[in-house]
Amino acid sequence: MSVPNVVFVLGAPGAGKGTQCTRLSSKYGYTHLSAGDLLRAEVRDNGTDGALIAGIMKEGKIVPSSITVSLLSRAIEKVSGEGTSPTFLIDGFPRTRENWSTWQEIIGEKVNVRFMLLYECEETVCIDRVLKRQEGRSDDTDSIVRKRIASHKSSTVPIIEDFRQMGKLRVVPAGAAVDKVFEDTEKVLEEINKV
Ligand SMILES: Nc1ncnc2c1ncn2[C@@H]1O[C@H](COP(=O)(O)OP(=O)(O)O)[C@@H](O)[C@H]1O
Ligand SMILES: O=c1ccn([C@@H]2O[C@H](COP(=O)(O)OP(=O)(O)O)[C@@H](O)[C@H]2O)c(=O)[nH]1
Repeated sequence: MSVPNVVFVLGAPGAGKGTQCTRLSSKYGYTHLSAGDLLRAEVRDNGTDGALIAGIMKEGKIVPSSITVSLLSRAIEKVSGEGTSPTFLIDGFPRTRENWSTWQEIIGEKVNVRFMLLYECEETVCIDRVLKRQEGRSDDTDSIVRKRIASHKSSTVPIIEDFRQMGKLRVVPAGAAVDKVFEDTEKVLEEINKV
């Protein structure tokens, strides 16, 4: 089987990553893996690092790369073994330069990272969306969302800029209605189906 394609999907909390990935996976059969969901599942299932992860998420900080990358690696291997679609949308990762270097060490050439898709959205819009989101997430509070936005700026923007420098960043404006953002995303993802 060919090496799976990977698209990293980034954007500030509330930019609409999960919403768009869900729609893309149902229309195109891509496999959506949310790093945040994998971490929350570890907490819920009382995994080895569950307590550590919960404490970090409560502070809006970033979980150590070794934990996140091994969860992603396991999820990719599991899905690949099922013979499912070889295109993965990895939502909410890499959030730091260190996340990316750990990914390269552990997963590296097993997959083909095509590009990073960035949902760009004004901070006030993102905060408003997170606070109205009804998913029962304990980190969707005013004070924690501000910490998450701060982590995004200090830790995630540098790795986004690295992808821009590598010519591997595709930007979609995310302030518009869901359908419009989806159409713009589809245009970007056409690239995946070529070559
Ligand atoms: N383009 C949009 N316009 C308005 N609301 C949106 C849009 N995209 C997502 N939302 C809503 O905003 C909230 C955050 O979206 P979500 O996809 O969970 O963001 P993220 O995964 O980036 O944190 C959700 O309640 C979602 O329904
Ligand atoms: O690669 C990742 C992805 C998520 N998180 C943690 O999980 C939280 C929620 O991330 P998610 O992508 O689910 O939600 P978002 O903040 O984008 O709404 C973040 O604030 C981080 O604490 C992390 O540490 N590493």
